[in-house]
Amino acid sequence: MSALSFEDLNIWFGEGRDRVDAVKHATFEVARGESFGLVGESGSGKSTIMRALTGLVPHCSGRMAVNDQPLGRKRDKTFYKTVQMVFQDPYASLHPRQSVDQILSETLRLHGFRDIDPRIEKLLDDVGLGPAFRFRYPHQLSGGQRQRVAIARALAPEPSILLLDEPTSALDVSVQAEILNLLTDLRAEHDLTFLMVSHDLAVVAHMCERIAVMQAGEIVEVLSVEEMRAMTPSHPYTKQLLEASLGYSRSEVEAVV
Ligand SMILES: Nc1ncnc2c1ncn2[C@@H]1O[C@H](COP(=O)(O)OP(=O)(O)OP(=O)(O)O)[C@@H](O)[C@H]1O
Repeated sequence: MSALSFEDLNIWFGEGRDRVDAVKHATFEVARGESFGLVGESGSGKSTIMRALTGLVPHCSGRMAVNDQPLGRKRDKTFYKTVQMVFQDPYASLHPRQSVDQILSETLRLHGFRDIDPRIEKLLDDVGLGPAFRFRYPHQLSGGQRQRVAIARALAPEPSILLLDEPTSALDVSVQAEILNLLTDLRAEHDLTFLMVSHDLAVVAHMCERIAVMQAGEIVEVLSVEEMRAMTPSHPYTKQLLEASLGYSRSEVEAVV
């Protein structure tokens, strides 16, 4: 059974001469419980695939399914109960005038929960924030703490799938590993499936079991993290990407991965 499946997905923006084919014939599946990464250079179409899944692109063709249920054009509440997103910039994704308590309680109420108080306490605990953080506002939090709140909000509906769009790239290097480790722990504790976009191969290798490499809107290769570590990709672009990101030396690759 697959958590996510994409079959011959095509996504484009604009019409006629202005048309940009952002994603072409993308086909891949993410198994339940798997962590799957999308990597590739800037503009290769990674984020567009995620946006298409959440129904946020104007034109697309092909088929997408969540837990083997085909997706139509509209995303309903059931979709957001199953699939949640964590964005790159936690400051932009949290409302500046809402306290952590308001951010979490609003999401919990929206999804029909009534036992708001214990759920907020549990969510804060899950993301490693104590009860003292509950009444703080985003500007009173560090970047890493803000991303923890964004992760707590994503977990609030008890989803089974998290979409992670460059979840640590806006953070200080010193807290990136903390957040990645937190996400890894949460995946195990909550039986989550991850679809993660990153331009950083070291991050994806740390977090994912399989990786799709994108170039100019196409998936050129799907490989396992072991194949990536062994530097045995079959597509020349993947090899180029690996060498550019991690250097030529095998020991250097092992050190980073
Ligand atoms: N709203 C839009 N209107 C027109 N073109 C768009 C729009 N959104 C994305 N594109 C184009 O689609 C292509 C894919 O963009 P996308 O953001 O998916 O790339 P990406 O691989 O996620 O890049 P990055 O790592 O820089 O975020 C790019 O050529 C981009 O310019």
